[in-house]
Amino acid sequence: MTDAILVLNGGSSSLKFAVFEGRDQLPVLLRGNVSSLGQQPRLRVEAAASASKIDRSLGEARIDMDKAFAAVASVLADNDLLRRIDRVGHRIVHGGRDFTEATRLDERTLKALRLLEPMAPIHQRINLELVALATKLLPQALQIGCFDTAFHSARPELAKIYGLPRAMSEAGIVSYGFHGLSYSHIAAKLHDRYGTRAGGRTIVAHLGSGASLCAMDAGRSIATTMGFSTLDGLLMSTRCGALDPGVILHLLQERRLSGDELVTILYEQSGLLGVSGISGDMRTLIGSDDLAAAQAVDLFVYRIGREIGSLAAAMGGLDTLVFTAGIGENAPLVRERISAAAAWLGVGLDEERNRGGEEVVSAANSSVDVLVIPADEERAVATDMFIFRSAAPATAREGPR
Ligand SMILES: Nc1ncnc2c1ncn2[C@@H]1O[C@H](COP(=O)(O)OP(=O)(O)O)[C@@H](O)[C@H]1O
Ligand SMILES: CC(=O)OP(=O)(O)O
Ligand SMILES: [Mg+2]
Repeated sequence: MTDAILVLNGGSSSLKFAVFEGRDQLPVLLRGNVSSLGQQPRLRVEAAASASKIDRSLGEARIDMDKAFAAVASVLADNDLLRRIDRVGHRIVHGGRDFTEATRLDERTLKALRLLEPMAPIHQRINLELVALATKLLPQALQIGCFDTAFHSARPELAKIYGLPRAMSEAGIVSYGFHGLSYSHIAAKLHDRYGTRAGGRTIVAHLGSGASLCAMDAGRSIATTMGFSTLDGLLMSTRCGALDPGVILHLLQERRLSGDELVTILYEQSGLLGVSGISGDMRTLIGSDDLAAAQAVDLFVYRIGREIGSLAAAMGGLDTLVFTAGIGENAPLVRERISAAAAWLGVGLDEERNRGGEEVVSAANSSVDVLVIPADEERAVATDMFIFRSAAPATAREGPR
């Protein structure tokens, strides 16, 4: 019987995976992740068809994506799922201008997607490597890509273009936005809860290793903090977030840094890690009494507070605030501090609910509903995969020059 869908979600610090039974409600057969790839990686299986859950260390040293994938492959084999899988869905971080819906991954599509690697250097190559690994493991299965950028593709033009010469916008140097699969899952959940209003004027805070905010009106993206690349907007685990472009000019012209050195600094050595000098992991920083660790957390919260103001302005107000992803779901202290920064917009948190793991964490007198909804990019991929383009779009263009 081939009736199962495997979804692979390679992030900047993890490989998440899920197997769904390929029918109506997409019941989960198995779900898990390999986390903290950069240090002390762990394999976890949360819900398995076989009885046993897994939570074990994969050693002390960093591992690459092929090792993480091998761990996933053995979990699939142990649960006798390899023969059942007939489709593999991939979260692909960058779809550029042309990949705005789920698309079958073949040689031509993969070639077009490879050209986008420079705009998502710590994701796209890994996402495409996972396509190759999955094709080798499951040669009988269709490989389908779903794109983080797609959810934002219908944003108003003004939310996309930069104040650069027009020819550059026309060449594709525009804001794309990311974490769209996470946002589309949240939009579906808000639709279940509120109907077509979907929470009205909503800000979703996807706070994981990569972090961004999305302003959604009735479930549609209208603005987001990430832009052309996955660097823009919020402070992240190891990425700098919004930066005066003059700083880049200075580093290039005065310090004579190369392009590769800049990539390493901006994507891998900045953010919480760079500011604290200790770690990019929010858990470690919250548990530390070091002043630089405290300042990194302060800057993370401060930046989010400012961006919430900006996105609320873009919508003319705020009805709903949603927290999701690793930090958003698991760090009540961070939710508390961000909510305090947004108190002027009518956000009021119920401390007990916030600490108690509830879905609704706003106080009874809060004029903004505050929710915590677990991220499920895997389900968004599985849902998107049912209608897919069978080949690369005819218009598939090179990445921006
Ligand atoms: N209990 C916790 N408290 C604070 N932060 C946490 C907690 N659990 C996880 N995190 C944060 O979540 C991050 C991972 O989030 P996740 O959404 O899984 O990221 P990614 O998809 O980019 O790998 C970790 O880097 C860690 O900082
Ligand atoms: C786009 C992005 O930053 O993804 P992640 O948070 O999974 O690293
Ligand atoms: Mg992620």
